[in-house]
Amino acid sequence: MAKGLLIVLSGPSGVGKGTVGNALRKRLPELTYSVSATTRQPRQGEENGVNYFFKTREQFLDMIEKDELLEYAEYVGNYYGTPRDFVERTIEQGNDIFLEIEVQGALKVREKFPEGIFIFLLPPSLDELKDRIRGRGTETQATIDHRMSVAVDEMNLMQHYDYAVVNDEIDLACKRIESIIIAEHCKIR
Ligand SMILES: Nc1ncnc2c1ncn2[C@@H]1O[C@H](COP(=O)(O)OP(=O)(O)OP(=O)(O)O)[C@@H](O)[C@H]1O
Ligand SMILES: Nc1nc2c(ncn2[C@@H]2O[C@H](COP(=O)(O)O)[C@@H](O)[C@H]2O)c(=O)[nH]1
Repeated sequence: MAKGLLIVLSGPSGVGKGTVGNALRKRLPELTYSVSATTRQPRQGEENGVNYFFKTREQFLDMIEKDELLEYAEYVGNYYGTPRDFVERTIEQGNDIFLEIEVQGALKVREKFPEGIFIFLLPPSLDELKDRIRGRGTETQATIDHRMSVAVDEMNLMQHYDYAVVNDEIDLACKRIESIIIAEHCKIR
């Protein structure tokens, strides 16, 4: 049986990965979506096991120790990581899996799965990026500043990706990603 595709959507905080990812879920229900573990506090409305597996720092370090994570990164004061077993099982079963993760983690996945499809989501401009993080209303000014300073470094890592998709309009960004996935399925490997 052919293996499934590993599709990674990455890019700076606030660019719209979650928004585009959610819109893709409606358009591409056949994709399997990875749920990450994190030590950050849940935001209003977020559910354990749906948005994230919320962990204490000790629980997260235990997952690292037991090699349960495909990758992990410390991002703006918290740990984030992708549970390994679920990703590997999904691919082995011939199903595509979709990861929405930050840039350092994506590059670590690339080392382990060079055959994966790595998509960098870009904002129309840095000003628009800042407006989006601020507009979401979930971060303090200090965190916004921290995330923006990380964003500038992250944009310089775009060259390590296979595709760059501008998230100017959600619908257009989804169509671009959908086209990439269709093309990758047609690729002669
Ligand atoms: N194409 C778009 N046009 C305008 N606003 C957008 C667009 N895409 C996303 N947004 C808005 O930008 C904000 C940030 O989006 P989102 O939370 O999806 O970003 P993210 O990349 O997942 O962020 P983080 O990495 O911090 O989790 C949200 O308020 C969202 O509604
Ligand atoms: N390296 C990883 N990064 C991840 C993972 N899950 C989410 N993320 C990214 O973290 C930042 C911050 O997320 P937020 O929910 O606190 O705004 C964002 O870029 C996510 O994409 C993961 O498993 N590994």
